[in-house]
Amino acid sequence: MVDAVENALQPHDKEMRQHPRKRMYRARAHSNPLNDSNFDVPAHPDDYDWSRHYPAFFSRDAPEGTGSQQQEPEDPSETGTPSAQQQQAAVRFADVGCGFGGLLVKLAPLYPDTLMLGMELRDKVSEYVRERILALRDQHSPQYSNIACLRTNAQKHLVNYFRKGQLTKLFFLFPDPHFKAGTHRRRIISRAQLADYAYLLAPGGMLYTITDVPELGKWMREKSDAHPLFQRMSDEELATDPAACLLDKATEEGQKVARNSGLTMRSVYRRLESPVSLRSQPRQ
Ligand SMILES: C[S@@+](CC[C@H](N)C(=O)[O-])C[C@H]1O[C@@H](n2cnc3c(N)ncnc32)[C@H](O)[C@@H]1O
Repeated sequence: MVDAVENALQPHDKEMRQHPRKRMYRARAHSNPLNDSNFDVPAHPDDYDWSRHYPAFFSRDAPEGTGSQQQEPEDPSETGTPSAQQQQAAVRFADVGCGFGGLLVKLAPLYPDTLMLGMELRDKVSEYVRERILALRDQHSPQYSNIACLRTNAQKHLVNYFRKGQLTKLFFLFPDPHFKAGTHRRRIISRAQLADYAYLLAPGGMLYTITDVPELGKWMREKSDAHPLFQRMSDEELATDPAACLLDKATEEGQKVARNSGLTMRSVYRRLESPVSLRSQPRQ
């Protein structure tokens, strides 16, 4: 009798979480990133509890290979610095405007020990991604424990979530084009935003952009080329970068463009150690 009950509780008999259906998560095509929506954001990155997004990475008895941390967490309020746990299990990749999460799902098995976060403005879409990830974790455990999705306005709140130099990859895949001149302020790549991205990326970190809108591609390249802390990478350099090779087809938007044989423009930048102008100046 006990055996029968125990058997009934075995994971193989547990009902698997099903993949969500997109049509159940219909969302408005666009949201205005400059709206004053009230997002509950941490005042400081160290105030945020990441364990609810990546439980496998923060649990002491998690299996090997999930990047779980074994150290006793320190209290940052006592030390004034991030704990060893926070340092090591920090998010390193951020996919800004992740849409339905295709990039995260492709990257997860390629970098199994790296925490990655999708940031999405639309509530239904971010809910879909969260359900998608939970279903993948259920069906392919312990894979996909390194990806998560957060609903937030990344244009306003990135610095609430990440510390200086914390990120090693920042993705902007098929961002909303905001065609009219009056709405260019809403574009996610701009001079002001690039200053934030340079702050959050570690030296040597990478910023990835791709679009099928020629005007936006030109705009993103102009703004990024002009930034003294970013250097555009050549196609030869990118040929060996697995993430760069995923940009055009990993996401739902990219697949749509590919189905329609649309052209894309990819621009990828390395975050430099020091600004270009300073590097070229002779030492005093
Ligand atoms: C055209 S879709 C591309 C989605 C995805 N990157 C892809 O390639 O399939 C742009 C996405 O960015 C999201 N987005 C726009 N502004 C945002 C912001 N400020 N913060 C977070 N997400 C944003 C939109 O809701 C939308 O899902």
